[in-house]
Amino acid sequence: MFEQILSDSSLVKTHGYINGEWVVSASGNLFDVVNPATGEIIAKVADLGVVETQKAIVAAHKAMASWAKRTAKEKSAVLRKWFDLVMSNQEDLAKIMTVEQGKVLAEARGEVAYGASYIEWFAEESKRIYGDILPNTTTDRRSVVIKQPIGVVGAITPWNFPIAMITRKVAPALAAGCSVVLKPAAETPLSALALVELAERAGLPKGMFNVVPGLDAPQIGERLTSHPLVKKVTFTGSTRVGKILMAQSAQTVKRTSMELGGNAPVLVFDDADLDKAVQGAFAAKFRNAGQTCICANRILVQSSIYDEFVRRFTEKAEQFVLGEGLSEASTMGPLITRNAVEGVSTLVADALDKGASLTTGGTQPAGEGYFFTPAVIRDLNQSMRLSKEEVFGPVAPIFKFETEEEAIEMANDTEFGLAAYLFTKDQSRSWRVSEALEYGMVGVNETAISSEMIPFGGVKESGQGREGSKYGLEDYLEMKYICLGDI
Ligand SMILES: NC(=O)C1=CN([C@@H]2O[C@H](COP(=O)(O)OP(=O)(O)OC[C@H]3O[C@@H](n4cnc5c(N)ncnc54)[C@H](OP(=O)(O)O)[C@@H]3O)[C@@H](O)[C@H]2O)C=CC1
Ligand SMILES: O=C(O)CCCC(=O)O
Repeated sequence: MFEQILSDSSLVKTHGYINGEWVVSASGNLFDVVNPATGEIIAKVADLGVVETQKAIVAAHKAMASWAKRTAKEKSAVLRKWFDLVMSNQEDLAKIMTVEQGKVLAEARGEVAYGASYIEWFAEESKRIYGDILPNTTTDRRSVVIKQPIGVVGAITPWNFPIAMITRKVAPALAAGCSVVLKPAAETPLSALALVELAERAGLPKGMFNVVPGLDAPQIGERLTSHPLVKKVTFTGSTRVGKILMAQSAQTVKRTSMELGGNAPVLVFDDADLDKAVQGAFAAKFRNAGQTCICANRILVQSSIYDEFVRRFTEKAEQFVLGEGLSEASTMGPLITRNAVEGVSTLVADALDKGASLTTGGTQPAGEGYFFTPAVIRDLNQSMRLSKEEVFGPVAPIFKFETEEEAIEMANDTEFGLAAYLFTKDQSRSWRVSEALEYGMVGVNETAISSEMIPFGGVKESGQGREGSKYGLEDYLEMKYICLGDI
């Protein structure tokens, strides 16, 4: 069993966690967690459902009252301790993540630190929840605004960042005073359960953070979105599911935060530093084997530098070493499922059928793991599915453009609007293009744009709300206006 590779095997939990207790499912059912690098079953986890979700919601609601009695400083200290524990268990958490998600260890270690940074940040921000005193229309009253926790939060998270997507929801929720019922992705429950184990060790009171692993996501989601005690639903995942959750949440007018699909363009102008542009586009494309919502999805390069850009990009892509993430030699792991590999292959085949050409990669190595060799595709056009759809895999489609106007039009020609990037040395162009791009986040000569200190989120069908930064707390707070009249 893989627990043997951990320093602390008690971090591997296979039960749900409700009201401070590790629980099995009422049905007794379990589901398999599979290592995508080998196809082996690494754990069997309790398959919780509606009954357990209901219990978790009630427990979460009850727990908020005792958390509310703690001072801001006390709450902050618990979060800080959780951060310290996550970091002191970084290596074990990274290994758990690698075996269930596939990303290489170096990336997994990076994600643990990145995920922990949200806990640290919101531990600090929890001491900075301010109200306001407003001017008045008459002299016999005072108008005061206070901020209160919105209530129980239902959180649903994806498999691509099994820790960071949880901490950037749960940490601000707890900092604001809210309790959480989390449904992690079925592919990656072990990271979520290890996180909650560490939260318990940090002294988080029972009921404040509940984890409901389960295969029946639609039923669990329906319960979270319809229950009157849940006041907010926060989700990261596909636009398709985000729309379902928003529609369901509308019935009880819940607040929602949605971090949905992306289709990030990288615009490379002929006045750019070419080395920097190749390096930046490359890093943005292949992070997490291309399974990131802000991954470069369409690389748009000005015609005069197109061939040279493709040449350099291809040369770099050929250097990847595919393999099991636990091996330090591997620089790219597998995709999450065999279906994901099929989906990516289909998109590549569609482009090749319509006249594009591969400069490298695009094959499925033999074996049990879900690997796909990093592919670079050139000479694409707008009729190909790669020009519209999110790839979510290691495929770099490189498009050609002639003018700035054309590049902006191509970049905005999508229903998505999460992240976009551009490379240019022209200062006025960098402003002009940044302002014209219909995206929630724009990186200029930089693609490593994420951190706990920035507002992460999108526009259009990429979602609503922002995670991280000083703005990230607001999503978990309600504003109350109190009019104090004369006694
Ligand atoms: N913005 C982002 O970060 C992400 C975007 N995506 C995009 O979505 C595509 C599909 O990925 P996938 O993992 O299937 O994403 P999904 O949106 O299907 O899954 C994300 C989370 O939602 C849950 N879920 C699925 N269906 C429902 C439902 N009806 N009600 C409530 N919860 C639900 C999943 O549970 P379960 O795992 O049990 O199915 C998982 O926890 C990717 O190829 C990519 O394009 C995917 C992941 C992250
Ligand atoms: O939603 C995702 O795909 C994860 C975002 C990664 C990041 O925070 O940079």
